[in-house]
Amino acid sequence: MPDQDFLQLPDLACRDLGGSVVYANDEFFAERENLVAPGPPVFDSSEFGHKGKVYDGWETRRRREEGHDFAIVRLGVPGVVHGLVIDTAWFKGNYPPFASVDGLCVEGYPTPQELLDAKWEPILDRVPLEGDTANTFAVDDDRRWTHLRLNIFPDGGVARFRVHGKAKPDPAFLTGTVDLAALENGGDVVACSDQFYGSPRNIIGLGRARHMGEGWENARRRDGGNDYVVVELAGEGLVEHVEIDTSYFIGNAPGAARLVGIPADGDLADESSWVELVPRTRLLPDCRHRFRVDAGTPVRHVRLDVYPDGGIARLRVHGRLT
Ligand SMILES: NC(=O)NC(NC(N)=O)C(=O)[O-]
Repeated sequence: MPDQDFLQLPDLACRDLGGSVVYANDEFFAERENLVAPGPPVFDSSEFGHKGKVYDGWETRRRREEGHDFAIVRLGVPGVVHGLVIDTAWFKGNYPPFASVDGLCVEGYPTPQELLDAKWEPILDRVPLEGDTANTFAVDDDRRWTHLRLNIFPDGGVARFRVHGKAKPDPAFLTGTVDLAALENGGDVVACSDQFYGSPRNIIGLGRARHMGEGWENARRRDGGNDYVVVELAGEGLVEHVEIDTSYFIGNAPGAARLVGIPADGDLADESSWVELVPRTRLLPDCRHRFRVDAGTPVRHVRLDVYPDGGIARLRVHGRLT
């Protein structure tokens, strides 16, 4: 994955996905939980508490002995890490000059003490950090992790720790009918005609969109063609029902949509291998459209075409893994 492209991938550590900072050796100035808070860090220059300046981040005290500080994050969903952001926003005279990151893959629900005793593996070797900066690091590694340890040298403050990657949940829990497209289940967007206003990954994100900005929105199309998005499913599966949600797209919903599936041995570019799941159907603005599907053929990818363009809030592809 080239340089900064990993920033498009979901943040597996984010609180929205269930990520948690389960331990920090010190959090004197600012609490560790802020590391995985959604949204950008905020700063109020006038806000002081009894112990010092209030920061929206994790901040340790000034070290007076050897050693370094660290925090342990449990990912919301286990996954493969493609890039890290160690964001020192607002930490200007008190950011850590260096950091490194280790990973761990464990079954079950280890306690902080069990995590402290575990055998961690390096993911990111010690690197220099800039203050008041979203420090980005691409990671080329295909191992699956459940926990990450952020080490800072020797001490200081980090506003956010973002862990961008691909979700790899335990397939033992993907039983019965599940959303095969959902990012949290391991689905991912692999192609899209246009993402001018909003990322197509939004449509397979968590929960409902809360406004138009949380959906996929392309630009107005002027060339007679149509927009589309291709989703790699969590695995090969039989699709049972589909939701195409245009919530909050009121003046800019697509006029119609079509959903096809592509079998594991099919060709994303060869229409003759596609399986019709939802034929071209008129869509309404601001509406959750649900469709029963009885295709009979397992598929590995789905392709959603919208005509001619327009926004989609969510795409849910409910089915059973084969
Ligand atoms: N002005 C500060 O931020 N000072 C200290 N930090 C806090 N949070 O007060 C420090 O020593 O890093």
